[in-house]
Amino acid sequence: MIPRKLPPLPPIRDLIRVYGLSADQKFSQNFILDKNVTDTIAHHAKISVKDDLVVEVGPGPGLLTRSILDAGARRVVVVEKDTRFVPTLQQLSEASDQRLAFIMGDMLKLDHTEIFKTALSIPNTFPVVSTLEDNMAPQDQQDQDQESPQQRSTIINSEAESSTWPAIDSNNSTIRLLGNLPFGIASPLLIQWLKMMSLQQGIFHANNRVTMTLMFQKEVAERIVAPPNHPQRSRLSVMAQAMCDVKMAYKLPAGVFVPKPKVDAAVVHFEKKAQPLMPGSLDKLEDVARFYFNKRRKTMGHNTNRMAKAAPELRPILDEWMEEGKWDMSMRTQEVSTEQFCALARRLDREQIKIPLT
Ligand SMILES: C[S@@+](CC[C@H](N)C(=O)[O-])C[C@H]1O[C@@H](n2cnc3c(N)ncnc32)[C@H](O)[C@@H]1O
Repeated sequence: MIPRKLPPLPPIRDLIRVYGLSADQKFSQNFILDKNVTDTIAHHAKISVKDDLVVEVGPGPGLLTRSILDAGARRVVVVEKDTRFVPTLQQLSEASDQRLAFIMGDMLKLDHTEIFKTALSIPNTFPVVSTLEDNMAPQDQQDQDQESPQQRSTIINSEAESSTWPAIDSNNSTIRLLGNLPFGIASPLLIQWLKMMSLQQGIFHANNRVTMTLMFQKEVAERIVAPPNHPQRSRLSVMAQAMCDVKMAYKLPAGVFVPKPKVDAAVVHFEKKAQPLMPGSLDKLEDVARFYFNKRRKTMGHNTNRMAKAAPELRPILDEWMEEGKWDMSMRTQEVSTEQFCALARRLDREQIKIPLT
């Protein structure tokens, strides 16, 4: 059984007409209409036939969705807010050999059980798919190394029996989360997901191995991946790196989007840490990082004294912290490691005392 070829994407001028992708900005979104670009994003997301579930947020006209399907994903759930995309998503779903189901809704408010329910509606009938890498002799593998991510997509193993695809396990699955979202909601959604990770909620439940491959405005992406001592080091770097291993995967100039935005973009790849540095709740780390990064050029000694002045009930703990030499108090905020911030946040979390805002 060979899956039907996905229907071709309508010509760009039709998309512009159908979806109002015009200079008048009826759509305030920026879409990617170049399949090489979306294939490269899917490649960075490490989509594999072995994944239990791929979730794409904000598929829009669905080009990245096509790349996800072309990369061999067998169970894809997409979440889209704008009902104008229902016809394209319907068309893609029908052509996907029942690998794709979609939810119309707002990801910021969506209950993740909806995602699992929808994933379960994807039947276990798709044949075993093997990646070229799985099937190749070493010589072929060498040749294949020269190929593009697109050429490296999947082939169908015609001799394969019906798949032994397991029912999705909300507690022990490999889940890939992808999204090219409006820049305005990409960061709030990331923070929501990092907090859900620390609480092991929704798709981030317990033993799930979750990766996220997400588009941001380039400057935000640089903040997320900034290591200690980097000029872009920020609260977002500390929160993201407490929960995930992060990597700048792919920088995209504004010109690849339609309509062209004023800023460049970049894709960040996140891998949820097996042992997160802030299990339980990320709230205290967020407050601590916010307070210290408010005066990022000041030393840790200066900022720690400032915190003790603003919240005198914290003074004994902070004095003890400084005396025990847990930090070099002459370091500036942006030099402090994620582990060091998490250690203080975990200590302050025990006391249930509110961290001042500034
Ligand atoms: C920047 S467009 C990108 C579309 C497509 N992924 C691409 O790369 O061309 C963002 C998409 O996210 C959708 N979207 C925006 N906010 C959303 C939300 N809160 N939940 C789900 N989808 C959302 C928009 O309707 C739009 O289709």
